[in-house]
Amino acid sequence: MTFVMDPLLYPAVTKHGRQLDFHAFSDRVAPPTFGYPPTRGGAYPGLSDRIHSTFQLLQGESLAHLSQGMLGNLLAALRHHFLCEREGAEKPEGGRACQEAEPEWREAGLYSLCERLMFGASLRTLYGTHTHTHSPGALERLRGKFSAFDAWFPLLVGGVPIRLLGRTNALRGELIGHFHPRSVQQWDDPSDFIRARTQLLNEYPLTDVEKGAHHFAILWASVGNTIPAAFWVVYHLLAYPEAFAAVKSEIQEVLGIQGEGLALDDDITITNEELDRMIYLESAVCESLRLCSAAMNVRVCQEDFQLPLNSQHSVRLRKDDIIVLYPQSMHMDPDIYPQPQVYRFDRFVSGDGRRRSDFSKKGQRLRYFLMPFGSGGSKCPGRFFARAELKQLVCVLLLYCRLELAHTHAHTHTHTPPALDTSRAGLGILPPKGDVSVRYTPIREKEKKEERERENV
Ligand code: HEM
Repeated sequence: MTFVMDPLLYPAVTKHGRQLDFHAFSDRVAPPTFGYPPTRGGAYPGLSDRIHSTFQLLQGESLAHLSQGMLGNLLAALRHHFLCEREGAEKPEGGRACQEAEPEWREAGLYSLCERLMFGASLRTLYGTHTHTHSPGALERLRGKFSAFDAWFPLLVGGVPIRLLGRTNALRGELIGHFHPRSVQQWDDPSDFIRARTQLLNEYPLTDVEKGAHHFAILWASVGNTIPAAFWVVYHLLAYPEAFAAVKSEIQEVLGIQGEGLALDDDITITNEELDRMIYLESAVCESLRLCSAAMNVRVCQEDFQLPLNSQHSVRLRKDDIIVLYPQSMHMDPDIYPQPQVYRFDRFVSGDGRRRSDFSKKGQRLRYFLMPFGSGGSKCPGRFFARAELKQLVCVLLLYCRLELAHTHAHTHTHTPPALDTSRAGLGILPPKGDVSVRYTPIREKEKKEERERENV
């Protein structure tokens, strides 16, 4: 493997997507990881390209529909969490109305809160709803299996045979089973993206298990990175009060919301245009992604050729050479980002209050300066949706909840950040090594309760 370390040379690699191919690599790694046959080669003519063309349905016009669904599902998940779920209490299944529990301050791990909200909301938004298979209890069990599988993911991607990884094979089988075509066809209102993929898979001689495995791979792609990213975005806002205040006031200003926030039964709409106008929120998301992303961009050389690096230099590559970009080293480069270890929520805002994109190295402006979503041919097709989801989660949490870190240092009100779990380096967003406790309560319900208490005195 050859790592290209100078970010000024990244464009030379991404420009040569034909010779330096990403899918030659991903088609070697993804199929044994998720359990479907390789999509390239003679067995399934055109499948790989046609899968690629479905990625358009995560962008453009389809994105507005996806985002609208995601916001509704996030809000539903938050309401359900406050009104129906108590630690240790029995979770009601779909179809039965849940008992309204008196909202109160709760303490929980921020990672598990983000996971709970994002997993269910993403699954429902992409795949649709079903009273039985997507009931809260069923989702909870699915989420448990997903995180158990995900814990083994680095070894699986690293090529360790699945039969050597304990219960992973059985877990994967159960997860794939959730997406059996018989189940999938019962789900209401799936996204255009999943509908198109289902139709496409039906055109090829794949077994039901293989079709389920393709769907399961998309579930992993859609939440495997988004959940840890959500944790870091929210964690940083809570750990830096100045960032929290600036982002919250921007959200309220753009959405025209007065006072401390909204009541749980208030509805809300947030368009993608409104999210785009939240420059400080965008910057805070970028800054968290800068600090926690560690994806490798891998390319396999398809033929012997001379790769031009700049006007003076080129390098000779051989067929099957592997070239890697590792943007984390760029994200942590002090020449590009002064004091790179420090979280600065407004790093990506320019002096005149617009998005900042003029980052340089050695005095030369960089074409690529932030690459959590990959590059060129391997750029994440879900990146617009992912950014929208992260911003929506922040909007929902900040507008509907009072939320604070549970254990801050008494005198300084500061918090020691959790370490990054580097066992996943190279694979995407690094989760924290341990969870962080937060306290939270609905904003308006609490006010009402306080009002009642005052009236009773
Ligand atoms: C913060 C969240 C996310 C991050 C950081 C992220 C990052 C990435 C990266 C780095 C890749 C390239 C993988 C590689 O080079 O090996 C990728 C691929 C992919 N992502 Fe994402 N992603 C995120 C969210 C999503 C979401 C929400 C979806 C879909 C709903 C999605 C769908 C995909 C798909 C389908 C691919 C494979 C593309 C291909 O085969 O060409 N991602 N993602």
